[in-house]
Amino acid sequence: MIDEDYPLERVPREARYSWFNVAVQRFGQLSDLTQFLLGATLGAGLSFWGAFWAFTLGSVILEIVCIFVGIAGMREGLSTSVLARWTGFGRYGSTLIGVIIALSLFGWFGVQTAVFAAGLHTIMSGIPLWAWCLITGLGVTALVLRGFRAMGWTAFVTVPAFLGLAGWAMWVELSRHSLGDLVSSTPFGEPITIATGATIVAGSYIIGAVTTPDMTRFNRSTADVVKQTLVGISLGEYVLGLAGVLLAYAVKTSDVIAIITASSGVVGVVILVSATVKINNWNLYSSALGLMNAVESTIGVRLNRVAVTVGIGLLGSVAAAMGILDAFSGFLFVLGVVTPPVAGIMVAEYFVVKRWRPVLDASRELGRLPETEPAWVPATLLVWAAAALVGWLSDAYGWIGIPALNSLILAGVGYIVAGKLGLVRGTRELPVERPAVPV
Ligand SMILES: Nc1ccnc(=O)[nH]1
Repeated sequence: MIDEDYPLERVPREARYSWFNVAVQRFGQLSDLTQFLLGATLGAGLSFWGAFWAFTLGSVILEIVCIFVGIAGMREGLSTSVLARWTGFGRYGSTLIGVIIALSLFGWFGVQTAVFAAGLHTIMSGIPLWAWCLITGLGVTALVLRGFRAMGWTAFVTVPAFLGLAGWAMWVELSRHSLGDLVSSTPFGEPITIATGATIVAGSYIIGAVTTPDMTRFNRSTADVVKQTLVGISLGEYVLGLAGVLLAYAVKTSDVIAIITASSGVVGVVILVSATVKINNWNLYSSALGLMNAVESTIGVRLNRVAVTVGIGLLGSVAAAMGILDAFSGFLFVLGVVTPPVAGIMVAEYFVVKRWRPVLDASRELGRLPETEPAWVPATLLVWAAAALVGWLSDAYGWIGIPALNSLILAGVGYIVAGKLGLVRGTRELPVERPAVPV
């Protein structure tokens, strides 16, 4: 009933799944209520076609990241933070990545739990909000304990339920308006540029893109990763996002979640459950993988995935119940700035510089991890910091281009240049220790 799911080792070939299973889970991550909100935000600031181009640009950025990082994850069968050890970051760089992933997705888990609970509280107000937070948070936690297979089944049920019912709720609202009028609407809020819109689109899912290997380590081939990404992300961004734009024009407010969840009774409950569970399970799953790598890479203790999941799930549910997650949003912004360069560096190392590819290739043949790993890679940390700084400045000062993309490309190019100059070197090689018995 409980799958440990190879959190710190390679996923063997025989434990992998069809591309469609992964694609449905991927689409499930993108088809949630906050995606409508994203559409509404773009609708408030852009025309329909402006929003269309912002979604297109943002999706292209995300898909490129997901495909390249995802192929590395599929080939090596490793989660993002474990893979990072041999894709430019070394043991302790991967600790940082594990911590960043664990914290960001802990934050998202709490936020989604709060959205979930608030919706259910509106429909069934007899139970207090804090209690709904605990019920929904711990419910999702119980699912995540059971691992990838169970999450796949969940997506197969919740994705069609969500599309059908949320689609219907939307249709009811949109059919009161003429589609032509909606498409030719002007933005009703503060206007934004397409580049800003694309940044919002890419930024809102960049942590999902960087953690792609957590998911694609269960894919079987490069073609599967590509198909899964194109189908899952394109549908998720366009269908849900553009629907959110139209809805926002229809009601001239950004509060589109209220419209979808205004369906009361059983329909409202099914919409909420099906919207949230399939994304929030992944928030918790990847958060746990990140934390396990962070702990193992620093103190050599291999935690049990179930224990870590329960710990984070409980803490996140309590944080949601206490309503303290607003304090987290500034922090999530900082994490959003440091995340894109990670993708640039991983891709540059794995596909271009290839400093650690030989050890990955040799150990992959044996189905094991490499014997050694670099401790720190100073050049990577410098490139990472510089790229994150440029990303942050280009956002703050409205420099040319798309901030997330600027920092991603700069990190990739910077790493390649450092590699060509022979600067990509670990401080020392450490033996990879694998405590055999989970604690
Ligand atoms: N946009 C999001 C990224 C990651 N997790 C979420 O729940 N939502």
